[in-house]
Amino acid sequence: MVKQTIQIFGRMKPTKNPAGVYSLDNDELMGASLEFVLPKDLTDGFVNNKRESYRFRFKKVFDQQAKQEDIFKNIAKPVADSVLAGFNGTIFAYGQTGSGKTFTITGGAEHYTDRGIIPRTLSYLFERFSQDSSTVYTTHISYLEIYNEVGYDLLDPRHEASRLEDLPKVLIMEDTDQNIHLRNLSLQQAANEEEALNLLFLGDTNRMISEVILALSERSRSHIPYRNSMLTSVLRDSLGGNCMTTMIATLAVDKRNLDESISTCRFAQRVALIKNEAILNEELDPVLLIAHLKEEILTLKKELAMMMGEQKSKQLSTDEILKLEELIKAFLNDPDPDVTLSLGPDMRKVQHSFLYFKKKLLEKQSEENQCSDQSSAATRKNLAHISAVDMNSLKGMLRQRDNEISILVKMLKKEKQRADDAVAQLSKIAIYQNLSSQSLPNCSTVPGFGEGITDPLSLNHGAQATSSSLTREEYVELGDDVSTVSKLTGEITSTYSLNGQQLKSTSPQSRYGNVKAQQEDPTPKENRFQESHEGHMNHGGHVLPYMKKGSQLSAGKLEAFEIFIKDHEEQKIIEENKKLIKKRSAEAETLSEHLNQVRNRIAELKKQLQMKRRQRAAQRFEDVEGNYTPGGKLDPIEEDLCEQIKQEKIAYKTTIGRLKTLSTEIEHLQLLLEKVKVKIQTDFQRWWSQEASNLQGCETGPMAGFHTLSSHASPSGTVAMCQVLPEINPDHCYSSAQDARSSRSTEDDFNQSSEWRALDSSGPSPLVPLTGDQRVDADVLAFLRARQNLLSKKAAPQQ
Ligand SMILES: Nc1ncnc2c1ncn2[C@@H]1O[C@H](COP(=O)(O)OP(=O)(O)OP(=O)(O)O)[C@@H](O)[C@H]1O
Repeated sequence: MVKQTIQIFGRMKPTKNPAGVYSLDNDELMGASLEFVLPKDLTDGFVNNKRESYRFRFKKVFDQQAKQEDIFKNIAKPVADSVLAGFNGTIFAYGQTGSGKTFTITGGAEHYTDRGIIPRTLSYLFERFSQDSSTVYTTHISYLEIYNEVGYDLLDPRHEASRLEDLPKVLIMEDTDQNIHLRNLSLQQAANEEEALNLLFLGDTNRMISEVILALSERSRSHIPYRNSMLTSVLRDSLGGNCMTTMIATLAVDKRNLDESISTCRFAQRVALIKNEAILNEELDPVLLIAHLKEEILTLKKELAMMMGEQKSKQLSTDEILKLEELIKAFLNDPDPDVTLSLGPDMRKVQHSFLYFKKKLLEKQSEENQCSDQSSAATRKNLAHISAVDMNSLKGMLRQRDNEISILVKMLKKEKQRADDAVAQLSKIAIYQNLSSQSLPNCSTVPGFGEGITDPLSLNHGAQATSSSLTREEYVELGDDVSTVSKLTGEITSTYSLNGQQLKSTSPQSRYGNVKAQQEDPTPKENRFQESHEGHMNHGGHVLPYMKKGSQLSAGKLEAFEIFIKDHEEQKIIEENKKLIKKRSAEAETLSEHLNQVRNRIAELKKQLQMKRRQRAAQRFEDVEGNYTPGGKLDPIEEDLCEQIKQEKIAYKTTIGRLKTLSTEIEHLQLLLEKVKVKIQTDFQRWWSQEASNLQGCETGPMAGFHTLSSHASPSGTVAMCQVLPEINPDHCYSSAQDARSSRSTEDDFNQSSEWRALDSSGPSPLVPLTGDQRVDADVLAFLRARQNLLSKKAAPQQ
């Protein structure tokens, strides 16, 4: 059991506004001290220069310039390590709205380096899993949202398509041991980092959608209290039980937020007093446990009987004796000096073992005596025999050996000649192959990425073809699993090996709905994004990748959306990240090329080394004849080749490492792009609803006249007309039933986007028909108003 108080860290959010006065002192041993200084209130109108200071203690406080990597290393990594050691771990952030909780825990939506604690911890955990082959790890992920005391599962696949309140609610259940269980909260298995990140992304997206909803209903929200009882129940272990818990107080230090920051620090000081008792999580199979306990009871009973002097009267059976002697033999033959003989609490066995040892000892002594007698007799006999051997026959034998040696030397010479011939033959073949590959261009031997490659895997094949002289063992020796290498090269290279015409559309749903399908989709990832992102600029339903699955948008709404995204501030982030992905992909391309070259160089160096070794071996045969130089030292050329191979291997490993990092970075950037896309979409929906509700709420304003006119023009409520001025100002709309009927009079015509397009082209007074359907008309009016707002916004900077 580990007793530990909740660890408290502080993090300052960077500010461009004038910051309040604060000072920070981080001490490795003593912890950190953070002090805020506030001017005292003005009393009775007189200026008072006195100040009040507030001092707080933390384990460590990160100032404004702290990087996400520092936060991970100092705060999250120790918790992840204790989780790997078998303890429960929790990290939570606390602070006022906008102080950086999401940024710290999940990360920023703009840059790869802004990844927060969750993606970094997932990456770290999966890396550690891969390094430990002795243990089987399984990872399950849940994502719970608590709103108004009700829990919702953010990984529920229906989330995106349903309203929050229609989703199954997560219920808190408590068992007899007072353990908390969450019913209806799904546990999703993640086999690797990519799957885990996709789940995180799905949860984030669902949270974003249900949030940009909550903001509408709760406009004055500024502080979310922690007294929320469902949250405290869920975090019960973390806030006072079996867990290693860490809290990050996020602090906004601009002057106007100092009061809130001081409150946050006060909360942190209270939390720092809570002591947890973390217990190592170990679970034993109950059946095994029972068997183990029964065995223990039996042994204890026997030991007790032995201690009490209760002797067993029955003699050991022959079978028991045989088994016991086998045990003793194994004990005696075991070379481990520390091995013990376990006989159990049975005095008969102990006595028999001692008798056995005595017998063996006596046997050994008599054997030794016999041996010493025999060996002295044999020595005497040999000497007599040697002196009697005929010297001539010994000389004959010596001559025979000499002949044998010279025959062998001749044979070796022949072998050497053959080896030389084979080397010469190989060189000829290599030269011939070189010549033929130059005259017959073959894309599979080109290690780079190029226009000639049309098969998405051709580069991969190419890499294998050019490096065919490296065996699988050699790959392993290089420190990389072959499949990892080919997966990496295949993944990155395929981005560039297809041309645009082969693009496939990938809906966001399929991206996170089916990871396997995504992995098998040969469509280049970057292109997948480009298509889904750039497609929205065109008419004819291409905006759809931006919109929710199943959304039916009117042509007008589509057009409004098109204008909306052009001006959206996140558009810049999209462009920047796209550029970055391109840059990283280009870097990956260069690195893959480099990797292929290194592989080829290693193969070539190995060939040279082998050749050199063969030559040296042959050289030795000659030396046997007369000038043999002892010692198996490497010659300088071999040494040089070995050194070169070593250096190339280092380069190979470094390149592979960088490629892996790039692959993760590109994947992450693509997720960021998807996130921004969802944000734009939800922003638009909110803005659109806002505009619609503004218009509906304007019954007494200028729009009221508009409605009155419409209903007057169409008593039946089915067709109404309104003429729109070229500036498209709905406030200036008027309607004429006569005009309307003479130009267009059916709802079908209304739905044709060409008419909407006419609005845009500022043609002279195009007609906008209303449908009589209240909801649709509200959309129409919202569109007109929204469009007008957008156009006036656009026009403003030019004025
Ligand atoms: N350390 C930081 N570095 C750079 N930007 C930051 C940092 N912390 C926060 N931000 C930015 O400040 C803004 C608000 O941060 P964030 O959304 O994380 O606040 P929050 O505490 O989660 O707010 P809320 O309680 O309203 O959800 C975001 O745009 C975020 O990117």
